[in-house]
Amino acid sequence: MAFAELVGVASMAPFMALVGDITILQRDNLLAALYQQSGLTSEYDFVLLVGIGVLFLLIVAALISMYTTWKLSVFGVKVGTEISDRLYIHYMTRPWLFHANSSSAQLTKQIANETGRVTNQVIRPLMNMNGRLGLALFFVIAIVLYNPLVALVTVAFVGSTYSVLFLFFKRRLKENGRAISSIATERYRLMNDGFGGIKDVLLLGKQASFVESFKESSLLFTKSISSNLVIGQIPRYFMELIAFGSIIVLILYLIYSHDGNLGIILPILSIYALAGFKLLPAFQQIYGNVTQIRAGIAAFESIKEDLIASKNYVFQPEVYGQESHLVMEKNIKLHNVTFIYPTKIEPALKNVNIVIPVNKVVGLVGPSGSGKSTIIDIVLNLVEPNNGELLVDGKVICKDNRRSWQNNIGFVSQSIFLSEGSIAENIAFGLQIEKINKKQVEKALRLAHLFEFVTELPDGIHTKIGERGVQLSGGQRQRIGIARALYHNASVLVFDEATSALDGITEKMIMDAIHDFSGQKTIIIIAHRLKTVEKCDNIFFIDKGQVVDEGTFNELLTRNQHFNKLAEHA
Ligand SMILES: Nc1ncnc2c1ncn2[C@@H]1O[C@H](COP(=O)(O)OP(=O)(O)OP(=O)(O)O)[C@@H](O)[C@H]1O
Repeated sequence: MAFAELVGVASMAPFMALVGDITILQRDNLLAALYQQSGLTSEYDFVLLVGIGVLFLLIVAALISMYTTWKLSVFGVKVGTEISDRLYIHYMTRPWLFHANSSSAQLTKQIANETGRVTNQVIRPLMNMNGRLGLALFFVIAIVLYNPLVALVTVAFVGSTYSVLFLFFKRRLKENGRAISSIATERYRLMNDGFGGIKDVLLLGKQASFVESFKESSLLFTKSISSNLVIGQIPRYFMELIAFGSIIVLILYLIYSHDGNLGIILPILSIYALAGFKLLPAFQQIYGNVTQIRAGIAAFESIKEDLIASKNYVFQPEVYGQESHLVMEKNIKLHNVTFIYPTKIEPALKNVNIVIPVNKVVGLVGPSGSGKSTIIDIVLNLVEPNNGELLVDGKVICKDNRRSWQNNIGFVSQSIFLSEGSIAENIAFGLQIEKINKKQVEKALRLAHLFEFVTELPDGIHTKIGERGVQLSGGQRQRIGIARALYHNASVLVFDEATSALDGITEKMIMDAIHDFSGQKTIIIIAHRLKTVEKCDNIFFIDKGQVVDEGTFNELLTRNQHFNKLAEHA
């Protein structure tokens, strides 16, 4: 591109020389030789021909510039989207503990905001800057060859002016960049919290405080962004002024030194003017790009670690989409399991030993915070024990067989996540619409005692349920979660406080449905209401991260005082 533009500009010189003094065609030079060769009889026709030639070269140079700019832009955007793909894959494949300890607003910001900033403020300016540097270098070399003194003075003056400006604003640019990153985090948090907790916001009348915080962040945003824009743009006008001043000085100098001979002055002037016309914007763009990069580098820094971490990772959809099932024949065993959350000092589980025989119904009970959900996370292999192991039929569950073990499990948590899609999409969660088995959905709905409710809806299983299922009652949401666990025909069903949002009658119906599977599926139930686990084959009583007792409901009731107390208050 630089070369093409240089040729375009340089070709103006002979044309201007001809226009200034057509008699050069009578002398001994390259143009005269070309004129002789052309066979033209009129010198003016030759000027016209040279004019057309120059125009053609300029068009070619412009086309090459357009093509290069287009390719550079596409490349920049491609790199940007690849970065966002990589980050999305990186976050989506992180283990449960990573997500339990990070904020979704922050992750969304990293992908939606910072990647865009890195694309527009680092990658694209970087490529543009390289192109412009190449162009400037070509032009400077050309002018050095033409007149070293002019080249030296110009480069020294323009270069040092921009360098001084950059050094002066360097810190400010970086600080602004950092501020933009942290304000973006705050804005994503305000949007997430505001929209996510809208019911509480409305009820508590906290709109004003949210709006105020948002407006405050907007103000800071405007300040930082506009400050960077101004720093990037201001020198342009100053430099343009200098350039025009230089041209006027040059014209006067040339007129005096060549006695007003336009024939000599015009080509020199046109070369300098055109070179300046190309060089000055190039310098300005280089400066603008450097300031942009300086400000955008904060965005890059905030995603740098995640990008490095994802560097050599090749996403293999087949690993995650594996459909193999680890069929359990004997039991699930937690053997001497100790687990400490990375942010805690005290272990959440201490030397836990549990055996869950195949096709039995077991319950986990115990006070709040005793470690029941953590035990379930170990069984689901969402977290790995620090000590001890999870065994299925004596086989240790690890990275290699995790997928096929998890394929076997249907899990209903205390708070079901529902997406904005239809009932069918929520039951066959994560499946593309065309892959959803309608019969299976209906079967799951029947088992979860939702079938009648759904058939009465205008669009049946295709009815949309609103973001996070706001158009459903708490109990209906919970039953969608239960239907989801049943959809995949899992042989192990885990219910973590799954029926706590249901009324007594519905809970009984669902518990009866769950117990209908006894003898056919392995079922693990966590419940606060001890009635829920009354029919379990075995109950583990958990306290302070340890299994303190186990037995049937009646055994525990007669033998364990704490259990007895829990039962009394249930
Ligand atoms: N992601 C986490 N990071 C740090 N600590 C955690 C995390 N999740 C749970 N804990 C801690 O681990 C302990 C056990 O929590 P767990 O959720 O397993 O209890 P639980 O018996 O299921 O309680 P509940 O009946 O109230 O749901 C608690 O002290 C809790 O604060």
